Amino acid sequence: MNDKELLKDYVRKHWAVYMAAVLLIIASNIDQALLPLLLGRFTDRLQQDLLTMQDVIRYSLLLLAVAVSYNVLFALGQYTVMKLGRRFEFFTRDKLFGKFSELGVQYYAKQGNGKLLSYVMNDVTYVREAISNGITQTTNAVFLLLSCVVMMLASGIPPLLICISAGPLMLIPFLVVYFGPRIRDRSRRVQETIAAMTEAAEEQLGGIRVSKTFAVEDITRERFGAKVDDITEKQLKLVRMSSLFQALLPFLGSISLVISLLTGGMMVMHGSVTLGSFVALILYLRIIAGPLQQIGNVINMMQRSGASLERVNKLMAEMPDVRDRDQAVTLSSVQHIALRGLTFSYPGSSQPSLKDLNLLIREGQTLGIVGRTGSGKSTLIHLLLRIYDPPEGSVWINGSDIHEYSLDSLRSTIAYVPQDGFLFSTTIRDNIAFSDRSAPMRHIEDGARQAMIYDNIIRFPDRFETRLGERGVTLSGGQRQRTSLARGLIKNSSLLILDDSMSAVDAMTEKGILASLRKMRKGKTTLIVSHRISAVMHADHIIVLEEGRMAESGTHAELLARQGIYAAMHKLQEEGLQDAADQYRVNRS
Ligand SMILES: Nc1ncnc2c1ncn2[C@@H]1O[C@H](COP(=O)(O)OP(=O)(O)OP(=O)(O)O)[C@@H](O)[C@H]1O
Repeated sequence: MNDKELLKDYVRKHWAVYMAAVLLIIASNIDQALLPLLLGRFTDRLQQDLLTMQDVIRYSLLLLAVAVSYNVLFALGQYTVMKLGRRFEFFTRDKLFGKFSELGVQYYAKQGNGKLLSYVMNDVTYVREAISNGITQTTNAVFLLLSCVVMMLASGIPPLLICISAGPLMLIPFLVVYFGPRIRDRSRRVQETIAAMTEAAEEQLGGIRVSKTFAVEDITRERFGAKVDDITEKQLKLVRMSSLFQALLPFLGSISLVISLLTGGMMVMHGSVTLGSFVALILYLRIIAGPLQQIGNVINMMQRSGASLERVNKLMAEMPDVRDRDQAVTLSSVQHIALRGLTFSYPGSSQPSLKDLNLLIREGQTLGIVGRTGSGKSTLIHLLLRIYDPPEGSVWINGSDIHEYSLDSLRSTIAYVPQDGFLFSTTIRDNIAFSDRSAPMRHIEDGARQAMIYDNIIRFPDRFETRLGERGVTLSGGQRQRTSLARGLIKNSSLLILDDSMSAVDAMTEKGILASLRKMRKGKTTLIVSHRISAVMHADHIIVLEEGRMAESGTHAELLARQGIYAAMHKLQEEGLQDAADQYRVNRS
């Protein structure tokens, strides 16, 4: 997508309405330019003693008609343009959100949420302003200037006098060429710092609890203050430049008024110009002062919105790192999965996070994946979901390379429960029925029971209709995790992946959840990633990852018998449990 495509697309779609709006504004300008002409003629009749009472009434009515029609035409034109601007705003925000959901995690890892919000809030607003006010003011300024020049000639003002008087105005294009790019450049820098500030604000607010518990509010305030200072400095540079530009334009208008007063006054004294023409000239130059001021506004606005449009178009041109192939097919259920020599490094990382994994996960199997922190467990899951793309030919589902399937079908077929189950600021019911808002209440309750959160939910006054605060602050960590687990369970998918999804749940509750999982997942494939041996010991097969390699694999009994990493982890955790049980007994006695 090239630089101006987003706007072009929109204008192309609505060109007829734009034309109508522009014509209305042009008509209003022509109307306004009639005023000095009428007043000039009125002055001439007055000077020549030809004015009758009838003339006074006629001129008054004419002026009233001009004023009313001007306002009606201009208001209609302005309303139409403003409406188009607002629609552009919605259209662009919609497109941006579409783009956000298309882009991969890699993009989000580089861009903070605040920066992305700044596109949606600030940049789009600036472009909309340029479309609404920019079109009105440009049309207004250009056509009012043209109409005034034509009317000046029509009202009998000598062309030489017009040329001399309007001479200073000829400098305007030079000013535009000089100031335009500079204002645009400074506007872009302001936009970038605003985006950085929004990002910082988002981060500070997100981490407010951590800041408070560490009592480092002063440091965070200072850091944020530095961003604000940066904006202020850049904003001031922009204001200095655009104010100078905006002041120079009316200054040229005033010079031209002075010149017309001097030359026009002398010509009236010599009788080469009538008093009416002179009055009309002065009025025209006064009317022109308005559009001159507007031209300054418009150029400032256009440069600022140009910088924003560039940023928005650049974002729209971003290609997602993970995308569908042209001939992608739909995956409707997962039967078996095969890893063949899977080696994977994160983009920009020199060390592979997974090394030469070979594995067959049969349909209906429960696979436990354990390993120390950083051993590659989540990476493997991310590749199965294609959050990152695995190398060609390394991950196979139902005998086809994973890249053959459409992303949408792959992800909607798999039920995935991450460790940090994000909850939205809506009801518990909506959070559980996230993938299917029309799921019957019975299913939602079943999911909650299996995740062992049902008893907690029904104790809330609004039960499943309880609204959660932002990110579910009204729930404890374990309750949040179990709500997110219920969300995964009600999908009843052919492949369920639990990525350390019971880490915040106590041992007794975990036991209950695992028992209900064994019952409900019979015949269906389940992957359980965990640090805890207790979560995987009943699995049909267990693999142990160590620095990205499959260090061990087998059943719980086989792995214990091997006396390797798994057995060591088991011993450590058992000892921990034993210690805790002993402590408990001592405390009670
Ligand atoms: N987005 C990323 N970019 C670069 N390296 C990454 C990224 N995510 C993870 N890694 C690295 O890949 C390796 C495996 O990480 P992974 O998150 O898969 O481990 P894990 O076994 O799930 O750990 P944990 O149990 O702590 O969640 C680690 O060395 C980690 O630093």
